[in-house]
Amino acid sequence: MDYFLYQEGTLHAEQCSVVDLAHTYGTPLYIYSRATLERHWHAFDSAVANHPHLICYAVKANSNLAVLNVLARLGSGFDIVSGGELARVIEAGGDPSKVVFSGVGKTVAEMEMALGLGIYCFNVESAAELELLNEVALRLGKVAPVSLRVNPDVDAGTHPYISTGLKENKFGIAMEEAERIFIRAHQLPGLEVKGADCHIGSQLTEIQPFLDAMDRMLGLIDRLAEQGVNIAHLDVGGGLGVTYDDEQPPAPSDYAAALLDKLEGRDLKLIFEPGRAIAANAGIFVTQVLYLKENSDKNFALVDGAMNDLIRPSLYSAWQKIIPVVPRAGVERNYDVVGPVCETGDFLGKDRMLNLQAKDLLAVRSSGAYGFTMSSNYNSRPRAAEVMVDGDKHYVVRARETVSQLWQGEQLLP
Ligand SMILES: Cc1ncc(COP(=O)(O)O)c(C=O)c1O
Ligand SMILES: N[C@@H](CCCC[NH3+])C(=O)O
Repeated sequence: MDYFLYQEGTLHAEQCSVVDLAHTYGTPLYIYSRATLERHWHAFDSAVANHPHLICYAVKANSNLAVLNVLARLGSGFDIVSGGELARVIEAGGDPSKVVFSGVGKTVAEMEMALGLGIYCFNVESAAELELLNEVALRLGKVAPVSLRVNPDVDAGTHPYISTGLKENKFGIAMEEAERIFIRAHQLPGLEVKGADCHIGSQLTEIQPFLDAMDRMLGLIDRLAEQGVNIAHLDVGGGLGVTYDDEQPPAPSDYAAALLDKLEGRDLKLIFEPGRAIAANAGIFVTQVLYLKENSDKNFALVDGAMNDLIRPSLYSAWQKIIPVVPRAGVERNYDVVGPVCETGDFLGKDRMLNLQAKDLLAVRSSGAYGFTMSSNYNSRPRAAEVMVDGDKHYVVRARETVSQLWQGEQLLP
Protein backbone atom coordinates (compact mmCIF):
# COMPACT_ATOMS: atom_id res chain seq x y z
CA MET A 1 0.00 0.00 0.00
CA ASP A 2 1.21 3.47 -0.76
CA TYR A 3 -0.26 6.92 -0.58
CA PHE A 4 -0.91 7.56 -4.28
CA LEU A 5 -4.67 7.07 -4.54
CA TYR A 6 -7.59 8.43 -6.50
CA GLN A 7 -9.71 10.80 -4.46
CA GLU A 8 -12.82 12.32 -6.03
CA GLY A 9 -11.81 10.96 -9.40
CA THR A 10 -8.33 12.42 -9.57
CA LEU A 11 -4.96 11.06 -8.50
CA HIS A 12 -3.59 12.32 -5.21
CA ALA A 13 -0.20 12.06 -3.58
CA GLU A 14 -1.19 11.84 0.08
CA GLN A 15 -3.56 14.82 0.38
CA CYS A 16 -2.19 16.77 -2.59
CA SER A 17 -3.85 16.73 -5.99
CA VAL A 18 -1.41 15.58 -8.68
CA VAL A 19 -3.10 17.93 -11.18
CA ASP A 20 -2.35 20.88 -8.90
CA LEU A 21 1.24 19.74 -8.39
CA ALA A 22 1.75 19.35 -12.14
CA HIS A 23 0.31 22.83 -12.76
CA THR A 24 2.41 24.36 -10.00
CA TYR A 25 5.73 22.71 -10.85
CA GLY A 26 5.35 21.73 -14.50
CA THR A 27 6.06 18.38 -16.13
CA PRO A 28 7.88 16.06 -16.37
CA LEU A 29 7.90 15.82 -12.59
CA TYR A 30 8.88 13.32 -9.93
CA ILE A 31 6.60 13.24 -6.88
CA TYR A 32 7.58 11.42 -3.68
CA SER A 33 5.48 10.66 -0.63
CA ARG A 34 7.12 11.10 2.76
CA ALA A 35 4.52 8.93 4.51
CA THR A 36 5.18 6.06 2.08
CA LEU A 37 8.95 6.29 2.52
CA GLU A 38 8.53 6.22 6.27
CA ARG A 39 6.05 3.36 6.21
CA HIS A 40 8.34 1.24 4.03
CA TRP A 41 11.37 1.92 6.23
CA HIS A 42 9.43 1.03 9.38
CA ALA A 43 8.24 -2.19 7.71
CA PHE A 44 11.87 -3.36 7.63
CA ASP A 45 12.89 -1.94 10.96
CA SER A 46 9.96 -3.36 12.89
CA ALA A 47 10.33 -6.75 11.19
CA VAL A 48 13.67 -7.21 12.97
CA ALA A 49 12.91 -5.11 16.04
CA ASN A 50 13.73 -7.93 18.46
CA HIS A 51 17.10 -8.74 16.94
CA PRO A 52 20.25 -6.58 16.71
CA HIS A 53 20.10 -4.99 13.27
CA LEU A 54 20.76 -1.98 11.11
CA ILE A 55 18.69 -0.89 8.12
CA CYS A 56 21.08 0.69 5.61
CA TYR A 57 18.98 2.25 2.86
CA ALA A 58 20.69 1.81 -0.54
CA VAL A 59 21.30 5.41 -1.58
CA LYS A 60 21.59 4.58 -5.29
CA ALA A 61 17.85 3.92 -5.47
CA ASN A 62 16.99 7.54 -4.74
CA SER A 63 19.66 9.89 -3.45
CA ASN A 64 17.66 13.09 -3.24
CA LEU A 65 18.78 14.93 -0.08
CA ALA A 66 15.23 15.25 1.21
CA VAL A 67 14.64 11.52 0.78
CA LEU A 68 17.88 10.76 2.65
CA ASN A 69 16.96 13.28 5.32
CA VAL A 70 13.52 11.75 5.90
CA LEU A 71 15.20 8.37 6.45
CA ALA A 72 18.07 9.82 8.53
CA ARG A 73 15.48 11.31 10.89
CA LEU A 74 14.11 7.81 11.43
CA GLY A 75 17.60 6.67 12.45
CA SER A 76 18.36 4.86 9.21
CA GLY A 77 21.80 3.74 8.16
CA PHE A 78 22.90 3.99 4.54
CA ASP A 79 24.52 1.73 1.96
CA ILE A 80 26.71 3.80 -0.34
CA VAL A 81 28.77 2.98 -3.43
CA SER A 82 30.75 6.18 -3.97
CA GLY A 83 32.26 9.21 -2.29
CA GLY A 84 29.49 11.24 -3.88
CA GLU A 85 26.84 9.18 -2.14
CA LEU A 86 28.72 9.47 1.15
CA ALA A 87 28.84 13.26 0.76
CA ARG A 88 25.09 13.27 0.11
CA VAL A 89 24.42 11.23 3.25
CA ILE A 90 26.42 13.68 5.35
CA GLU A 91 24.79 16.70 3.70
CA ALA A 92 21.37 15.18 4.43
CA GLY A 93 22.16 14.73 8.13
CA GLY A 94 22.91 11.00 7.99
CA ASP A 95 25.12 9.40 10.63
CA PRO A 96 28.43 8.18 9.13
CA SER A 97 28.76 5.58 11.87
CA LYS A 98 25.74 3.84 10.29
CA VAL A 99 27.17 3.77 6.75
CA VAL A 100 28.30 0.65 4.90
CA PHE A 101 30.40 1.21 1.78
CA SER A 102 29.76 -1.28 -1.04
CA GLY A 103 31.12 -1.27 -4.58
CA VAL A 104 33.76 -3.05 -6.63
CA GLY A 105 35.88 -0.02 -7.52
CA LYS A 106 36.56 2.13 -4.45
CA THR A 107 39.33 4.68 -5.02
CA VAL A 108 42.01 5.73 -2.54
CA ALA A 109 40.33 9.13 -2.18
CA GLU A 110 37.02 7.43 -1.35
CA MET A 111 38.69 5.17 1.21
CA GLU A 112 40.36 8.18 2.85
CA MET A 113 37.10 10.08 2.98
CA ALA A 114 35.20 7.15 4.53
CA LEU A 115 37.96 6.43 7.06
CA GLY A 116 38.07 10.11 8.00
CA LEU A 117 34.32 10.17 8.62
CA GLY A 118 34.36 6.92 10.59
CA ILE A 119 31.93 4.76 8.65
CA TYR A 120 30.53 1.54 10.09
CA CYS A 121 32.08 -0.83 7.61
CA PHE A 122 33.69 -1.26 4.21
CA ASN A 123 32.12 -4.07 2.20
CA VAL A 124 35.29 -5.21 0.46
CA GLU A 125 34.81 -6.88 -2.90
CA SER A 126 38.26 -8.23 -3.83
CA ALA A 127 41.63 -9.31 -2.43
CA ALA A 128 43.30 -6.38 -4.18
CA GLU A 129 40.91 -3.89 -2.59
CA LEU A 130 41.61 -5.45 0.81
CA GLU A 131 45.37 -4.91 0.48
CA LEU A 132 44.93 -1.33 -0.67
CA LEU A 133 42.48 -0.49 2.12
CA ASN A 134 44.96 -1.89 4.66
CA GLU A 135 47.70 0.37 3.27
CA VAL A 136 45.49 3.45 3.26
CA ALA A 137 44.29 2.81 6.82
CA LEU A 138 47.86 2.30 8.13
CA ARG A 139 49.03 5.46 6.42
CA LEU A 140 46.25 7.42 8.15
CA GLY A 141 46.90 5.72 11.49
CA LYS A 142 43.47 4.09 11.45
CA VAL A 143 41.99 0.61 11.53
CA ALA A 144 39.41 0.04 8.81
CA PRO A 145 36.32 -1.94 9.81
CA VAL A 146 35.68 -4.49 7.06
CA SER A 147 33.23 -7.04 5.86
CA LEU A 148 33.93 -9.18 2.81
CA ARG A 149 31.30 -9.35 0.14
CA VAL A 150 31.07 -12.97 -0.84
CA ASN A 151 29.49 -14.12 -4.02
CA PRO A 152 27.33 -17.06 -2.93
CA ASP A 153 26.69 -18.21 -6.52
CA VAL A 154 22.91 -18.44 -6.28
CA ASP A 155 20.53 -17.64 -9.10
CA ALA A 156 18.34 -14.77 -7.98
CA GLY A 157 15.92 -15.42 -10.83
CA THR A 158 15.81 -11.77 -11.83
CA HIS A 159 16.76 -9.79 -14.93
CA PRO A 160 20.37 -10.65 -15.96
CA TYR A 161 21.39 -6.97 -15.76
CA ILE A 162 20.36 -6.74 -12.11
CA SER A 163 21.46 -10.19 -10.96
CA THR A 164 24.68 -9.92 -8.97
CA GLY A 165 25.21 -13.13 -7.00
CA LEU A 166 26.31 -15.52 -9.75
CA LYS A 167 29.91 -16.54 -10.37
CA GLU A 168 29.84 -14.86 -13.75
CA ASN A 169 28.97 -11.47 -12.19
CA LYS A 170 31.72 -9.01 -11.32
CA PHE A 171 30.60 -8.61 -7.71
CA GLY A 172 32.13 -9.99 -4.54
CA ILE A 173 34.68 -12.66 -3.71
CA ALA A 174 34.17 -16.24 -4.86
CA MET A 175 33.02 -18.58 -2.08
CA GLU A 176 36.02 -20.89 -2.69
CA GLU A 177 38.42 -18.03 -1.97
CA ALA A 178 36.47 -16.42 0.83
CA GLU A 179 38.02 -18.27 3.78
CA ARG A 180 41.57 -17.57 2.66
CA ILE A 181 40.85 -13.87 2.13
CA PHE A 182 39.01 -13.55 5.46
CA ILE A 183 42.05 -15.03 7.22
CA ARG A 184 44.30 -12.62 5.37
CA ALA A 185 42.05 -9.72 6.43
CA HIS A 186 42.19 -10.96 10.03
CA GLN A 187 46.01 -10.83 9.90
CA LEU A 188 46.39 -7.38 8.35
CA PRO A 189 47.10 -4.73 11.00
CA GLY A 190 45.15 -1.96 9.28
CA LEU A 191 41.91 -3.94 9.19
CA GLU A 192 39.39 -5.25 11.66
CA VAL A 193 37.08 -7.97 10.40
CA LYS A 194 33.53 -7.14 11.43
CA GLY A 195 31.20 -8.88 9.09
CA ALA A 196 30.36 -10.94 6.08
CA ASP A 197 28.22 -9.64 3.28
CA CYS A 198 26.32 -10.73 0.20
CA HIS A 199 23.87 -9.19 -2.24
CA ILE A 200 22.48 -11.48 -4.90
CA GLY A 201 20.47 -9.18 -7.10
CA SER A 202 17.60 -6.78 -7.30
CA GLN A 203 13.83 -7.09 -7.72
CA LEU A 204 13.67 -10.61 -6.24
CA THR A 205 10.13 -11.80 -5.79
CA GLU A 206 10.80 -15.12 -4.04
CA ILE A 207 12.32 -15.77 -0.62
CA GLN A 208 14.14 -18.96 -1.60
CA PRO A 209 17.25 -17.42 -3.26
CA PHE A 210 17.78 -15.25 -0.17
CA LEU A 211 17.57 -18.34 2.02
CA ASP A 212 19.98 -20.27 -0.20
CA ALA A 213 22.46 -17.40 0.04
CA MET A 214 21.97 -17.22 3.80
CA ASP A 215 22.70 -20.96 4.19
CA ARG A 216 25.96 -20.55 2.32
CA MET A 217 26.94 -17.47 4.28
CA LEU A 218 26.17 -19.09 7.64
CA GLY A 219 28.22 -22.14 6.63
CA LEU A 220 31.13 -19.85 5.85
CA ILE A 221 30.72 -17.94 9.12
CA ASP A 222 30.81 -21.23 11.08
CA ARG A 223 33.92 -22.42 9.25
CA LEU A 224 35.60 -19.07 9.97
CA ALA A 225 34.74 -19.32 13.67
CA GLU A 226 36.52 -22.69 13.81
CA GLN A 227 39.60 -20.89 12.53
CA GLY A 228 39.41 -18.10 15.07
CA VAL A 229 37.83 -15.46 12.82
CA ASN A 230 34.68 -14.21 14.53
CA ILE A 231 32.06 -12.50 12.46
CA ALA A 232 29.88 -10.02 14.33
CA HIS A 233 27.42 -9.14 11.60
CA LEU A 234 25.90 -10.60 8.48
CA ASP A 235 24.90 -8.10 5.83
CA VAL A 236 22.26 -9.72 3.64
CA GLY A 237 22.27 -6.92 1.06
CA GLY A 238 19.14 -5.53 -0.55
CA GLY A 239 17.15 -6.89 -3.43
CA LEU A 240 13.64 -7.42 -2.09
CA GLY A 241 11.31 -6.82 -5.02
CA VAL A 242 8.23 -4.64 -5.30
CA THR A 243 4.94 -4.81 -7.15
CA TYR A 244 5.23 -3.10 -10.52
CA ASP A 245 2.49 -5.13 -12.19
CA ASP A 246 1.12 -8.26 -10.57
CA GLU A 247 4.28 -9.52 -8.84
CA GLN A 248 3.69 -10.61 -5.27
CA PRO A 249 7.03 -10.21 -3.53
CA PRO A 250 7.22 -11.26 0.11
CA ALA A 251 6.42 -8.54 2.64
CA PRO A 252 9.48 -7.28 4.55
CA SER A 253 8.04 -8.93 7.69
CA ASP A 254 7.86 -12.39 6.05
CA TYR A 255 11.24 -11.98 4.41
CA ALA A 256 12.88 -10.93 7.69
CA ALA A 257 11.12 -13.68 9.65
CA ALA A 258 12.43 -16.31 7.23
CA LEU A 259 15.98 -14.99 7.56
CA LEU A 260 15.76 -14.75 11.36
CA ASP A 261 14.56 -18.35 11.43
CA LYS A 262 17.80 -19.43 9.75
CA LEU A 263 19.91 -17.80 12.44
CA GLU A 264 18.91 -20.49 14.96
CA GLY A 265 19.89 -18.51 18.01
CA ARG A 266 23.16 -17.19 16.59
CA ASP A 267 24.11 -13.83 18.01
CA LEU A 268 24.76 -12.26 14.59
CA LYS A 269 23.72 -8.69 13.98
CA LEU A 270 21.80 -8.43 10.69
CA ILE A 271 22.29 -5.60 8.22
CA PHE A 272 19.79 -4.97 5.43
CA GLU A 273 20.44 -2.78 2.39
CA PRO A 274 16.99 -2.23 0.87
CA GLY A 275 16.70 0.38 -1.87
CA ARG A 276 13.84 -0.38 -4.20
CA ALA A 277 11.57 -1.80 -1.49
CA ILE A 278 11.70 1.53 0.33
CA ALA A 279 11.70 4.01 -2.53
CA ALA A 280 10.05 2.55 -5.65
CA ASN A 281 6.41 2.80 -4.64
CA ALA A 282 7.04 6.01 -2.74
CA GLY A 283 7.32 7.88 -6.04
CA ILE A 284 5.54 8.56 -9.31
CA PHE A 285 6.72 10.21 -12.49
CA VAL A 286 4.20 12.61 -14.02
CA THR A 287 4.28 13.47 -17.68
CA GLN A 288 1.94 15.34 -20.01
CA VAL A 289 0.67 14.20 -23.40
CA LEU A 290 2.04 16.52 -26.08
CA TYR A 291 0.53 14.89 -29.16
CA LEU A 292 -1.45 11.86 -30.16
CA LYS A 293 -0.33 10.26 -33.39
CA GLU A 294 -1.41 7.18 -35.26
CA ASN A 295 -0.28 5.16 -38.21
CA SER A 296 -1.81 2.06 -39.71
CA ASP A 297 -0.31 -0.20 -37.00
CA LYS A 298 0.09 1.86 -33.88
CA ASN A 299 -1.24 4.66 -31.74
CA PHE A 300 1.42 6.76 -30.11
CA ALA A 301 1.03 9.04 -27.13
CA LEU A 302 3.96 11.44 -27.37
CA VAL A 303 4.63 12.69 -23.88
CA ASP A 304 7.03 15.25 -22.41
CA GLY A 305 8.87 12.68 -20.27
CA ALA A 306 11.47 10.45 -21.89
CA MET A 307 14.13 7.80 -21.44
CA ASN A 308 16.56 10.43 -20.15
CA ASP A 309 14.16 11.00 -17.24
CA LEU A 310 13.18 7.39 -16.59
CA ILE A 311 15.36 4.83 -18.31
CA ARG A 312 14.15 1.57 -16.77
CA PRO A 313 11.67 0.71 -19.55
CA SER A 314 14.29 1.31 -22.27
CA LEU A 315 17.21 -0.27 -20.44
CA TYR A 316 15.65 -3.39 -18.92
CA SER A 317 12.35 -3.58 -20.77
CA ALA A 318 10.98 -2.88 -17.30
CA TRP A 319 7.21 -2.62 -17.05
CA GLN A 320 5.78 0.15 -14.92
CA LYS A 321 2.10 0.91 -14.62
CA ILE A 322 0.96 4.04 -16.48
CA ILE A 323 -2.30 5.55 -15.27
CA PRO A 324 -4.22 8.68 -16.17
CA VAL A 325 -4.12 11.35 -13.49
CA VAL A 326 -7.76 12.15 -14.29
CA PRO A 327 -9.36 9.09 -15.88
CA ARG A 328 -11.79 9.71 -18.75
CA ALA A 329 -14.92 7.68 -19.31
CA GLY A 330 -15.23 6.13 -22.77
CA VAL A 331 -13.38 3.87 -25.13
CA GLU A 332 -9.74 3.02 -24.48
CA ARG A 333 -7.24 2.51 -27.27
CA ASN A 334 -3.94 0.74 -27.39
CA TYR A 335 -1.03 3.21 -27.10
CA ASP A 336 2.72 3.16 -27.01
CA VAL A 337 3.67 5.92 -24.59
CA VAL A 338 6.83 7.43 -26.05
CA GLY A 339 9.06 10.42 -25.34
CA PRO A 340 10.67 13.13 -27.48
CA VAL A 341 14.19 11.61 -27.44
CA CYS A 342 15.61 10.58 -30.82
CA GLU A 343 15.90 6.85 -30.08
CA THR A 344 13.55 4.09 -31.09
CA GLY A 345 14.09 2.70 -27.59
CA ASP A 346 12.65 5.84 -26.02
CA PHE A 347 9.43 4.62 -24.49
CA LEU A 348 7.84 4.61 -21.05
CA GLY A 349 5.37 1.85 -21.87
CA LYS A 350 4.09 -0.16 -24.81
CA ASP A 351 0.63 -1.49 -25.59
CA ARG A 352 -1.20 0.38 -22.86
CA MET A 353 -4.98 0.65 -22.98
CA LEU A 354 -5.77 4.31 -22.34
CA ASN A 355 -8.37 6.91 -23.28
CA LEU A 356 -6.32 10.01 -23.98
CA GLN A 357 -6.42 13.52 -25.34
CA ALA A 358 -3.56 15.96 -25.83
CA LYS A 359 -2.56 17.75 -22.58
CA ASP A 360 -3.73 14.85 -20.41
CA LEU A 361 -1.47 13.99 -17.49
CA LEU A 362 -0.16 10.46 -17.01
CA ALA A 363 1.50 9.00 -13.93
CA VAL A 364 4.14 6.30 -14.26
CA ARG A 365 3.84 4.37 -11.01
CA SER A 366 6.68 2.87 -8.94
CA SER A 367 9.19 5.49 -10.10
CA GLY A 368 10.67 6.44 -6.74
CA ALA A 369 13.62 4.03 -7.13
CA TYR A 370 16.13 4.06 -9.99
CA GLY A 371 14.14 6.87 -11.60
CA PHE A 372 15.71 10.27 -11.10
CA THR A 373 19.03 8.74 -9.98
CA MET A 374 19.48 7.15 -13.41
CA SER A 375 18.38 10.22 -15.35
CA SER A 376 20.64 12.08 -17.75
CA ASN A 377 20.74 15.16 -19.95
CA TYR A 378 20.66 13.18 -23.19
CA ASN A 379 19.30 15.27 -26.07
CA SER A 380 20.12 18.32 -23.91
CA ARG A 381 17.00 17.84 -21.87
CA PRO A 382 17.10 19.56 -18.47
CA ARG A 383 16.44 17.15 -15.63
CA ALA A 384 12.93 17.04 -14.18
CA ALA A 385 11.97 18.67 -10.90
CA GLU A 386 11.44 16.56 -7.79
CA VAL A 387 8.72 17.32 -5.26
CA MET A 388 8.07 15.73 -1.86
CA VAL A 389 4.56 15.60 -0.51
CA ASP A 390 4.05 15.53 3.25
CA GLY A 391 0.34 15.27 4.08
CA ASP A 392 -1.28 18.34 2.53
CA LYS A 393 2.05 20.13 2.10
CA HIS A 394 4.47 19.89 -0.78
CA TYR A 395 8.05 20.99 -1.23
CA VAL A 396 10.32 21.28 -4.24
CA VAL A 397 13.23 19.07 -3.18
CA ARG A 398 15.11 19.63 -6.42
CA ALA A 399 14.32 22.42 -8.83
CA ARG A 400 13.88 21.67 -12.50
CA GLU A 401 17.20 22.21 -14.25
CA THR A 402 17.49 25.34 -16.32
CA VAL A 403 18.78 25.24 -19.86
CA SER A 404 21.95 27.17 -18.94
CA GLN A 405 22.78 24.55 -16.31
CA LEU A 406 23.14 22.13 -19.20
CA TRP A 407 26.54 23.48 -20.17
CA GLN A 408 27.85 24.40 -16.74
CA GLY A 409 31.59 23.71 -16.66
CA GLU A 410 31.93 23.57 -20.45
CA GLN A 411 34.16 26.07 -22.23
CA LEU A 412 34.72 27.40 -25.71
CA LEU A 413 38.23 27.18 -27.10
CA PRO A 414 40.21 30.43 -26.85
C1 LIG B 1 25.41 -3.96 -2.77
C2 LIG B 1 24.00 -3.55 -2.99
N1 LIG B 1 23.21 -3.34 -1.92
C3 LIG B 1 21.92 -2.95 -2.06
C4 LIG B 1 21.36 -2.75 -3.29
C5 LIG B 1 19.95 -2.32 -3.35
O1 LIG B 1 19.17 -3.20 -4.05
P1 LIG B 1 17.60 -3.06 -4.09
O2 LIG B 1 17.28 -1.72 -4.57
O3 LIG B 1 17.19 -4.12 -5.01
O4 LIG B 1 17.10 -3.30 -2.69
C6 LIG B 1 22.13 -2.97 -4.44
C7 LIG B 1 21.54 -2.86 -5.79
O5 LIG B 1 21.13 -3.86 -6.34
C8 LIG B 1 23.48 -3.37 -4.29
O6 LIG B 1 24.25 -3.57 -5.34
N1 LIG C 1 18.83 0.06 -11.71
C1 LIG C 1 18.22 -1.23 -11.53
C2 LIG C 1 18.56 -1.84 -10.23
C3 LIG C 1 20.02 -1.84 -10.04
C4 LIG C 1 20.40 -2.37 -8.75
C5 LIG C 1 21.78 -1.93 -8.41
N2 LIG C 1 22.65 -3.00 -8.04
C6 LIG C 1 16.73 -1.14 -11.75
O1 LIG C 1 16.23 -0.12 -12.02
O2 LIG C 1 16.03 -2.10 -11.68
